[in-house]
Amino acid sequence: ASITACTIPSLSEPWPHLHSETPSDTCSGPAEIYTMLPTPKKGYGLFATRRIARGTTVILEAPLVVIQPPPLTLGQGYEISKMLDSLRAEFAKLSPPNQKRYLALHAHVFPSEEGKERLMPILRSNAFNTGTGLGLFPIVARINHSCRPNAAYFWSERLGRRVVYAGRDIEEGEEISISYIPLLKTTKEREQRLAQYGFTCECEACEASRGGDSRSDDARAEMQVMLDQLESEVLVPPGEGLMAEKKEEGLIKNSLRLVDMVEEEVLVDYYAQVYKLAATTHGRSRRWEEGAGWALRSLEIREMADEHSAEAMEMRQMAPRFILESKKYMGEGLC
Ligand SMILES: C[S@@+](CC[C@H](N)C(=O)[O-])C[C@H]1O[C@@H](n2cnc3c(N)ncnc32)[C@H](O)[C@@H]1O
Repeated sequence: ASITACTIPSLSEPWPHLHSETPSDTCSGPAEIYTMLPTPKKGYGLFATRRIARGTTVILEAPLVVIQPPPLTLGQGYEISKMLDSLRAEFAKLSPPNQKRYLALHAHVFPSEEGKERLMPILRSNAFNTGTGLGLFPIVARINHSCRPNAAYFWSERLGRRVVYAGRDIEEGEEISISYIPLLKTTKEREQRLAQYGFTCECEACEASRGGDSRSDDARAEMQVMLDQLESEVLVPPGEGLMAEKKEEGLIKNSLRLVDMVEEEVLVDYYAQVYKLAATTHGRSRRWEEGAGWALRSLEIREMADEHSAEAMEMRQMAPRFILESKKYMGEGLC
């Protein structure tokens, strides 16, 4: 059945977070490209009401609440009591309808928190970073997790908004998913990270691994090693001579392999980063044209998130610089 186009209803109306209950006001808003629907196992989720092409901005949302976490205590994380004080203060500043919106969100409650105030469990279950702070975005908060998500997100400091965009084409009726955690981890490691949200992911990557197929896990572990290595190697200026040239060839080969692996796993969150690495490794070997191609691919992704972001600007400078170099280089060859 096709999905009725509707928006998340007037968000001043809190939706009960009862997984079996359908919100009363499901389709009162203007036509939107997503709608919120109950799912059998994940609570509510957002679903595409029409085909969403790769690169489309799905949500652009300002935070309802932002708190600045206290400094991290090494090995202990944040001091919760300090966060709770600032959270209470920010919550008190909200209008009553916005307080209702906050309280209507899902909370994964730890046993020690049963029957207690829900402010912190709600924040912990739904917050995303906002540069230096932690923010609660009531619409983005309805997107469920997948270890192979179809959407990616980005905090735009310039816009003061979280941007969710389609990392690949999303079909009508398909659930929109993002990742809550770093994805270059094995299923076991991801399970540990997701435990704080109180669920076990059943996406196809997790299920394949639980079924004994270790290809995705092996690839993700390898990608993390390659990514770390490449990121540190490109910080060192290239050397001179045959040995150095060979080393640079190795970097190019590895960056291209990393691109292939990331694309094969469809890890949309990593595309811009690995395309930039491929641009950088080619640039180091003066393979300007190919480098410019990779820079443009990275730019395309960065522009999906925010065309004016620092990351987009960086690629917008790198691509023409490489093209200019390639022209100079060709000119030199002709003389
Ligand atoms: C940020 S909320 C997402 C929206 C939420 N489903 C709701 O109804 O509001 C995070 C919570 O959604 C549920 N969730 C998210 N992704 C899930 C998944 N892949 N499988 C099962 N539950 C999931 C978990 O209860 C988690 O604590």
